[in-house]
Amino acid sequence: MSGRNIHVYSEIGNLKTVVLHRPGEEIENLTPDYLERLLFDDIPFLKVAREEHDNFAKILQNNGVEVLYLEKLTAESVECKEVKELFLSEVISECGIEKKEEIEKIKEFLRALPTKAMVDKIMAGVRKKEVGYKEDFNEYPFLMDPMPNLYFTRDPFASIGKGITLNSMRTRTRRRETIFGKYIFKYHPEFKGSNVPLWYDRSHQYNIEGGDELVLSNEILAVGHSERTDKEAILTMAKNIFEAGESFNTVLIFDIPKIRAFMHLDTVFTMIDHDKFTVHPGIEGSLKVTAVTFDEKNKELIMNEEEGSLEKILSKYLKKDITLIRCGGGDRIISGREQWNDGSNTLAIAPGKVVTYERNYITNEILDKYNVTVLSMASSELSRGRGGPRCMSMPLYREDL
Ligand SMILES: NC(=O)NCCC[C@H](N)C(=O)O
Repeated sequence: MSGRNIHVYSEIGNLKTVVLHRPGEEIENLTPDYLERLLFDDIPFLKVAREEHDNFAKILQNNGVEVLYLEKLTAESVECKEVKELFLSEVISECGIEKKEEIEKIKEFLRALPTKAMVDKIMAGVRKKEVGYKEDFNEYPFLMDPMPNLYFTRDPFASIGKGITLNSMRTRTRRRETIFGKYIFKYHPEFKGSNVPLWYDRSHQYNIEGGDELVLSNEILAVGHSERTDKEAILTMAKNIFEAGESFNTVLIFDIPKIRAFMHLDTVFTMIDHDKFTVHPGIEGSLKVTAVTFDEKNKELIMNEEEGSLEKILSKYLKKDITLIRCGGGDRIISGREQWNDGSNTLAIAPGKVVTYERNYITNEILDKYNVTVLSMASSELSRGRGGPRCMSMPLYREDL
């Protein structure tokens, strides 16, 4: 097992390797009192969510994609005793436990578990009663909060070119998720020798999340300035990528409405073929796009506000005619409903071949009419977390176009 490289120079090139997280016990630790803070709208039925997720993995595998699991990669990364101690200290210190006695208790409890079970437990959350404290019904029950958003592997780290952004998440509830990525790329036997460059680090002040990061071609990136991603973070990331001499020469900043329904750019805009994109009509009217390029000589970023329609801007940068396919056909009710259930959040596994949620049947029929191959999956439970097939997958390797 040695030397895995990251290689992502498009959104649509044949997908070869992807990271998923199979929903775990963290989902069973959701209750109505904490839904909003934990960024869920309802409580998925874990058994069915897992069946849906296993079916997602099967669709990918049947189409030649190697599926790696975040939980397994993490366990393999922290197997050695010293790394495990570092990892434990970091996840515990970031979950807000202050009392020394509680820190020791939880550490002891986690340390006693086999490594994979320890990782699963950290993801699921630790109740006070599990480490020997009495739990009062009216008191907050967790010493370590569950991380129910982990099955959206797209967000905590994201591949761009040969590197990743290890993200600084907007919400406290998602911040610890990025520790898994940190340990995988630093210590996993298959990655540690590859010196994967970090275009952004989790410790940085400004926020950025993977759902906002799109690789439109080996020259053009699109990044959402959204509810979750700051402009300052995009500029830092852009500078790091340009300075590293990657093939990318332009970052298009999409300024989208800062609302929960459109939390990341990929909830309203995804690429499905060389010349086709899905878009939610709700962003088109107010969309502002700024192109960021790099002045090599002065080592400075240059910013230019783009004018004209989204089709025109994309055509200019991708050097071809572009077709935008409106989620729900642009009908106010249908687009609103299907976007909420991630109708615009397609995962391309090859040019013109996408995985989508079956429930967004109007958008799926429209995609079909545009000759897009649609592999649809059941999603009654998974969709309750407000993310679709793109959100649930983190590509590590795509073939070049
Ligand atoms: N890329 C994405 O849009 N990811 C979906 C994340 C959903 C999750 N409940 C969140 O609010 O962060």
